[in-house]
Amino acid sequence: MQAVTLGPAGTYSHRAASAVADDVTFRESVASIVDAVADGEFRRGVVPIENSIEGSVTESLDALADREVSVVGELITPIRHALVAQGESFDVVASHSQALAQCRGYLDENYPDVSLEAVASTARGVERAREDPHVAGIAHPDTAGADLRVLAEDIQDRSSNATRFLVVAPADERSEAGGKTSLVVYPNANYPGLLLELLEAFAERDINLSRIESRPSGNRLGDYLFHIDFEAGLYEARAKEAVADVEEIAKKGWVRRLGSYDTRHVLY
Ligand SMILES: O=C(O)C(=O)C[C@]1(C(=O)O)C=C[C@@H](O)C=C1
Repeated sequence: MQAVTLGPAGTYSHRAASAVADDVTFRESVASIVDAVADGEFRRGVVPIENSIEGSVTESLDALADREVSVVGELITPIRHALVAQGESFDVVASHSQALAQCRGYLDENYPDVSLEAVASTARGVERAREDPHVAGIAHPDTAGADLRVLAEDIQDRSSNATRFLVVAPADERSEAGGKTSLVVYPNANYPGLLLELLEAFAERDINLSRIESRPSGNRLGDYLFHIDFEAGLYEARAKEAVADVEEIAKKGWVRRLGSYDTRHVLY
């Protein structure tokens, strides 16, 4: 199976994607990965969605709301960052904004004077370090190869650092089978108790919500859409009923069923 994910080679996304595909191709933004799947170029895409320290990857949430795709799997991987550079002296640390944020405490304490440069991915930051002796990267230690030094390992601010990735597929592969389901809900309405009604659709049926996240709709200030993940499959009657209630609440807007799927924990 072929999959597209965030590149260049060596990103955490690449490592996660290798668990579902033997042939991995790269793009430089998560929006372009979702686009490539929605446009039929690839049948699988792997995008980071949430990190245990830094929270949402909002670009991925927005891409899932914008394009017609399905979610067919979830991958959870531990993230253990290393600082890599040509030598011990550098003035810039380049990495993905999520990785820089996950190591904020370490950098403040050990390198208070360096400037931080957000680049498209951790592997892109390592490429910057390879090209320029004044630049260090933050990435998986294996990205250092023979020509860069690993100056420090496990520099993330919490040892339990983990990122959740979604496996994206064309809309026609949407499945009702799985222990978890993701929806995007745009109520296109704003009244007291709207959010409570949405939550009750699940609570009344004893369905556990694993996540609810609001994102601006982009239509007007204070107008939101909601990313909802819950612990039941769409094949279950209680899930079908809950989604029917949500569709009724959002009848002025829309509900996108991304599908049901299972979780896989990937170590590397
Ligand atoms: O830059 C990478 O290596 C990625 O795969 C992206 C990403 C992210 O967007 O969260 C993935 C896992 C880590 O949390 C850091 C960066």
